[in-house]
Amino acid sequence: MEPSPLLNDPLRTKGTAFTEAQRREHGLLGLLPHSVTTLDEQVRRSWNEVRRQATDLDRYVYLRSLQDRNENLFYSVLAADVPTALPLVYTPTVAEGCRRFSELWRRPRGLYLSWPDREHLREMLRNRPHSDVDVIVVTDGQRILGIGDQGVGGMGIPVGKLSLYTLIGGIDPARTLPILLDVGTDNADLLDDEFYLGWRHRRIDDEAYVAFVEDIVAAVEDEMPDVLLQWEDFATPHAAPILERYRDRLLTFNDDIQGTAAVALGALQGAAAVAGTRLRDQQVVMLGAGSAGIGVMDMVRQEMIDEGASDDEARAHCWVVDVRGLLTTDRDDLSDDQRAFAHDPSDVSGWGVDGLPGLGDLVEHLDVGVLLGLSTAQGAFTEEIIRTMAAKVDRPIVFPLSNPTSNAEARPADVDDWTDGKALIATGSPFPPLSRDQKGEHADRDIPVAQCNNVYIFPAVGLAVTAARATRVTDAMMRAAARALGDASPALADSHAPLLPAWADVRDVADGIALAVAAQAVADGVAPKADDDELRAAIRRTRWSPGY
Ligand SMILES: NC(=O)C1=CN([C@@H]2O[C@H](COP(=O)(O)OP(=O)(O)OC[C@H]3O[C@@H](n4cnc5c(N)ncnc54)[C@H](O)[C@@H]3O)[C@@H](O)[C@H]2O)C=CC1
Ligand SMILES: CC(=O)C(=O)O
Ligand SMILES: [Mg+2]
Repeated sequence: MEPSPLLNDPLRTKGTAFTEAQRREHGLLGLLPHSVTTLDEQVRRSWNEVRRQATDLDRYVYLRSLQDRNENLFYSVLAADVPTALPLVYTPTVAEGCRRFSELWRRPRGLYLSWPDREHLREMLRNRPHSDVDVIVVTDGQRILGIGDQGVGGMGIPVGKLSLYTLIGGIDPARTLPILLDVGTDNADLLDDEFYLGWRHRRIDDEAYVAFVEDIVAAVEDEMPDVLLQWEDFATPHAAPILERYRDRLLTFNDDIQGTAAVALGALQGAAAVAGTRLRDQQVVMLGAGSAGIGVMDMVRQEMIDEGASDDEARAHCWVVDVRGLLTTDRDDLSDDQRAFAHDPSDVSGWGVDGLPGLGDLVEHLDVGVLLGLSTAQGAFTEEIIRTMAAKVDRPIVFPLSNPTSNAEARPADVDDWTDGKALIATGSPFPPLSRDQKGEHADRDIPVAQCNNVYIFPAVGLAVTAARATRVTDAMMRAAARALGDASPALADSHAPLLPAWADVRDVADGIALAVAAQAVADGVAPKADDDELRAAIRRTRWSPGY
């Protein structure tokens, strides 16, 4: 006899929670231990197991296995303690999960579209586990968080992101599809690894790559014309060009460029309110000129213009530094996106710096109010840099946003210390709260550090476009997401509170963001007409919650 399909279907099983009547009805008698448990008991038993594991990587493996076994239980476990679960299924632990993907392989999930099988693309797409899909997250594994090329191991990211689409954005897990484009890897360690499960070959050249991506997009358009296609962790040379090629053709966005920009702007809104300044009056410095950094600066510049600055004034207040130094117009190694932020060398010629100014020169010669990091450069926000900044502005805004934790440009506790608690801080990965002396002058309690991560944005965008039946993701929709998140900043009401909402509230916040994004989609003419009440009702209907 076949094993019971119901018992082993992760989307329908209840495991030990099948009642006696259900066990009899579905032929499960004898297949389960005698006791019938509740979902709540299963959740407590699972958390007990999670805690019992020796390391966070073991906890990640346990939770991923639980997801493959019983999705209702998996999401109930995550929902029971979001702040503890998030770092286990997402940054930082997912980085280790990607690094050791082949070694840890258990069960298939999603689609692996490999270059050697390119003749069978349509067939592979039709083999997807569930035919009706609302959201795809796709990566080619070339720039996973800040840890570089992970080849097929990059699959950990679409899987992780989609579990947050479900947990936070309420997207039905049966309607999500992680995809890994396997176009080889340039990671020598992986190519030498006897257990490597991907296509053991160097990455294909750009011409072949562009054609392969085009074939995949065309096949997705035919097979799943209404799906939201999210591009994730593509290397900078591919990320923006892919977005530009497809953003007006299908329902799509790039999370690292647009999602990161929206969360950063949302957090900056809270920070600016506490600091009592407008963004347009600040000198904003970004360390990192990759797709994430440039995406954030694009939105920062637009915000300055919306605050009344001219385009020239906004550009004059934005400074971007990469591994070589300041972006300047006389450099010949910049893309058009980067060139938009390049300063004329005459802007800095009076500084007496030999070569390109670095971050230290900028904080010395400018009153930098906002310092953002999307550089992967651990510790690049040094004590000297932060102290120099803090000596010039009342409330320095410092966001070390690189992931995972080991790539952060600074540790919040250090920044807090170096600025005597004046800095307004947000990080990309989770950090412990800042401890406060009960008698301290700044606050009378520990302060959580806001995690400025695109996870505040993408689940809400997915919920919005699914509920509103949107056909495009416009820039205005991403701005609406940023504003709605900024409006939910606890710091607006309490200057000692974190800049972004608590994880316990994140699903309610996602509903609010989704409403703003859906309304903007209607206003932009990329979703059918509906008023706010209708959109609210659609969001409620769309939201999936775990349970039996
Ligand atoms: N918090 C969040 O939600 C997000 C964080 N990120 C993080 O942003 C980081 C960068 O992502 P991408 O832009 O795609 O990467 P990328 O590798 O394309 O860009 C990195 C940039 O930083 C510069 N850089 C590298 N080392 C440097 C150094 N020592 N000093 C100054 N500049 C340096 C490089 O020249 C390059 O311009 C990653 O760590 C990623 O995890 C990305 C998306 C979202
Ligand atoms: C958070 C994210 O998308 C990244 O670090 O790439
Ligand atoms: Mg990413």
